[in-house]
Amino acid sequence: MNTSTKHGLAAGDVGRPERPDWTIDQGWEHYTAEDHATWKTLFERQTKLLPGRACDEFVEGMRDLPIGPDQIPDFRRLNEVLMQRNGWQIVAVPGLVPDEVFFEHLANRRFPSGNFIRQPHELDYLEEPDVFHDVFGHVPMLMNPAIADFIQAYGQGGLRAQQLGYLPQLARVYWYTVEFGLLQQGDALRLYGAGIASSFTESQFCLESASPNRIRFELERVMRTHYRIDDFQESYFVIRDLDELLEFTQIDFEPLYQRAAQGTEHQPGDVLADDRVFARGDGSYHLAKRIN
Ligand SMILES: C[C@H](O)[C@H](O)[C@H]1CNc2nc(N)[nH]c(=O)c2N1
Ligand SMILES: N[C@@H](Cc1ccccc1)C(=O)O
Ligand SMILES: [Fe+2]
Repeated sequence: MNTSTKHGLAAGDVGRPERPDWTIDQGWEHYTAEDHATWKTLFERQTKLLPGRACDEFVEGMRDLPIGPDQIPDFRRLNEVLMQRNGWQIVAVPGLVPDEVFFEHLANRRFPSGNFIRQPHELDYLEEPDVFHDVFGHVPMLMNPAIADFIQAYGQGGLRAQQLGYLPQLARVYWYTVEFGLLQQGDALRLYGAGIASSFTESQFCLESASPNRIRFELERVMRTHYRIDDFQESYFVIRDLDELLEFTQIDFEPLYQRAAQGTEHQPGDVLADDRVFARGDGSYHLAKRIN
C-alpha cells in the first residue's frame, strides 16, 4: 500500500477506511525530501514567531518532544514520550474523520493526526488539518495535564452532545479553546489554540492586530457564537489559565446547551453589552469594564 498518498487509501479502496476507526499507518518512510523540506520551512518560520506569543506551556511541551526542523516527526517516537507523560498517543488518519470517530478517539486519549503534509503552494491555507497543524499545533499542548484531560472530556462530551442534539454548541467550545484560544499570562495575552499556533499569519494577527475582539471567555456566550472557517477569527475568547478548562469538565453542559440553543445566536464579530473585552495599552492588555 502506498501510504504517502494524501488520503492513505489503497487503490480500489477509495472512500472506505481500512479500519473502522479510520486509522492508517503514518507511513513515515514514504515522506519525500520535498515533504520534509516543507516541514522545515513551516517549522522554522513558526518557531521564530512563538516566543512571547505562545503560552509557556506550549513552549515547554515543544521542548520535551522529539520535534525539530529537519524531519516530519515520526509518531512512534512522539508516542514514546507522550504515552509516558500522560497516557496520550497520536494515531494517523487520512484527513477529517466523522465526528463520532473523532470523539471516540479523544475519549480514549488518542489524538487523530493527518499524516499528509501540505503542498509548497499552500503553506498558509489548507482545508483539512495536515501533519504540521496537528503535530506542531496540538501535540505540545497535549503534554500539558490540563489540556490532556480537557480534550479527553471533550471526546466524552461530544458523544453526549450528539445524542442530545447540541453538537454545534459543543463544537464552538472546542473551536474557541483548543483551536483558537488565548489565555492571560501576567499582563499579557498569549495564544494556546492549535489553529493559531500553527499559522504564520494568524499567530501575529490574533495578538497584535487592533481589529479582532478579545473577549473574556464565558461558556454560554461561546456556545451561542458562530465561527469563521475561511478567514481570521473576528473574535478570540480569553481564559484565565489552562486550569479554567478543567473547571468546564466538571460542569453539566446540558442546561447551558438548552439555553444557548433557545437564545439569540451571535455572529463572529459581535460584541455584546455584557462582554468583558481586553484592551491594549503600553504593550500589556487590561480588561476594560465595558466598551459599549
Ligand atoms: C465537531 C468536531 O470537533 C469536529 O468537526 C471534528 C470532526 N473530525 C475531525 N477529524 C480530524 N481528523 N480532525 C479534527 O479536528 C476533526 N474535527
Ligand atoms: N462537561 C461537559 C463535557 C465537556 C467537557 C470538556 C469540554 C467540553 C465538554 C458535559 O457535560 O457534557
Ligand atoms: Fe486542530
